[in-house]
Amino acid sequence: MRVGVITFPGSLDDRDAQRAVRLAGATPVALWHGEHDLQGVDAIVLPGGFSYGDYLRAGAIASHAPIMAEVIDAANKGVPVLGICNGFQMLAEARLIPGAHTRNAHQQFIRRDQKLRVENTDTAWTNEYSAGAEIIIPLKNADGRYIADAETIKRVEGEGQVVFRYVDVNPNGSMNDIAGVSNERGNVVGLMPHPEHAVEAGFGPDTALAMSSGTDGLAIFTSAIRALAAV
Ligand SMILES: NC(=O)CC[C@H](N)C(=O)O
Repeated sequence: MRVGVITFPGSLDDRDAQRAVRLAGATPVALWHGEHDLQGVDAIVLPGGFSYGDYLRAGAIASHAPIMAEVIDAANKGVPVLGICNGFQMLAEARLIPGAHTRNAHQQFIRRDQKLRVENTDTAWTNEYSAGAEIIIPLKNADGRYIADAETIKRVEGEGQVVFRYVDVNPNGSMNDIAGVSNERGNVVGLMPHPEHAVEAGFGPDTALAMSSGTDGLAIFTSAIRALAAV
């Protein structure tokens, strides 16, 4: 199983995403934003960071990078695509998932170990969680506030496209505490917190806070492997 991780100018977390893929049992493939080549990968990760310095809007310029034409095509064919933080912003800008992101309501950059509830386990990236599972993974961003018009919020809620929801604390003013959403088909998922930073005991969230060993993010990556094995 080969999972591509795309590096954009300003990507920060591409190496961590590759590492998470490896720890989950798949082979990471480094892909480059400026090429039109997905190298035949089975799944794609758009990593976190500050692509193009977050100019215009976070993720806006990256959503027009050459390789995004192939990503959009693959997503529409059912290939699993995960967007983490800046990658989530790119997915929204590319219209692969509904909604948009704005500056955090408190106008500050925030970093915290964030509790989330897994609201939908019927996606390519969440099938290894148990329904309603609560997990803790790191959050770190400035433009994390998820917004959408009332009709879109109603639709994503009604169709089960809210995949992750913030628990206890809404860290950025996201509507309906939404932390992650999917497309209708469930192969494309974006989330604001960083599962790739919670895949190895001792290197993730503060384990005194976490209910697990700090590896709550690993199941995102093993879920994609399972989804692909089932095809
Ligand atoms: N950690 C990240 O990916 C940061 C995302 C984005 N650049 C923001 O600050 O909102």
